[in-house]
Amino acid sequence: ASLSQTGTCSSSAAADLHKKNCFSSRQASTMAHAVKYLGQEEAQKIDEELFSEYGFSVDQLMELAGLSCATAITRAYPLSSLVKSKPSLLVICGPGNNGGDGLVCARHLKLFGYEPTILYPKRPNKPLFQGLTTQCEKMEIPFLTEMPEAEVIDEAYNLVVDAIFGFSFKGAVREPFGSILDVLKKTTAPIASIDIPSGWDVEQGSADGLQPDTLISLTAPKKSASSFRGRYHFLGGRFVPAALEKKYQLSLPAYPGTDCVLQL
Ligand SMILES: NC(=O)C1=CN([C@@H]2O[C@H](COP(=O)(O)OP(=O)(O)OC[C@H]3O[C@@H](n4cnc5c(N)ncnc54)[C@H](O)[C@@H]3O)[C@@H](O)[C@H]2O)[C@@H](O)CC1
Ligand SMILES: [K+]
Repeated sequence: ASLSQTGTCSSSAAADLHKKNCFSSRQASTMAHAVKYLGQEEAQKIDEELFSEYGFSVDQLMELAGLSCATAITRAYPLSSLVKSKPSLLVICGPGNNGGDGLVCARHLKLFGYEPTILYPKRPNKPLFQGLTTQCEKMEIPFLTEMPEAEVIDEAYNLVVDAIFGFSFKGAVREPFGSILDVLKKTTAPIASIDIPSGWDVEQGSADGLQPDTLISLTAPKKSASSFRGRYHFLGGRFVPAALEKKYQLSLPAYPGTDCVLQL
């Protein structure tokens, strides 16, 4: 939360003197734990180190990341709040690990009582992604063969989960994802983006790009998250060992209890 969102400080001439009294305890704790916003290279370095130095496997962290995303979605869009008669969601998965997070997220959302449908147009030829796809198919999650029109999405789905690109996205968007993002920019259904709003420069954001309602930052927010203007910003991916957090000075806020997600 930014100071302007929570502050209602007096505009009197003596405001400066009173400023510190206007800080709420939430602001104080936010300031004490100002979480670091990562650059692209730093995010990739942390990712590599989790695998090479700390011995994690990709599927382990992807499972935790995807579970965090599904949990965040249940917080922001509880089943009871959905406007359509069916709890339908469209999950759009990209060609890398962000897309893998989307597959895991869809599977957990199904277990949580939602009805996800997946669009997965570019599937890597690797056992990890083939396995995640099979799991979803066996759980009777339908896969679309093409991107629906914006009006169809608005009519059919309560929410779009954007798992197209994460922190390795670079340069101009290549097809078929350029057309998919163009359709998403025309939809009015809320969008929940995993890690980065797809198509945004990882550090600079994008003034005319997607404007998601929810952002779920994984491990730590990336620099572009400071341009996020949606309603809900969550942190997920509760798997960072203390020594790694210290090395990169991440200043992660404390997750409450056993929660795997935290609203920033
Ligand atoms: N350490 C972490 O923080 C973890 C990260 N995970 C996820 O992994 C993501 C990063 O995954 P990856 O490094 O695989 O990368 P991404 O999933 O961000 O994207 C890489 C893919 O997108 C393609 N691509 C890049 N730029 C493109 C463009 N301009 N047009 C079209 N295609 C383009 C690449 O060819 C590649 O196939 C994170 O954002 C997060 O969602 C989690 O799965 C696990 C833990
Ligand atoms: K994304």
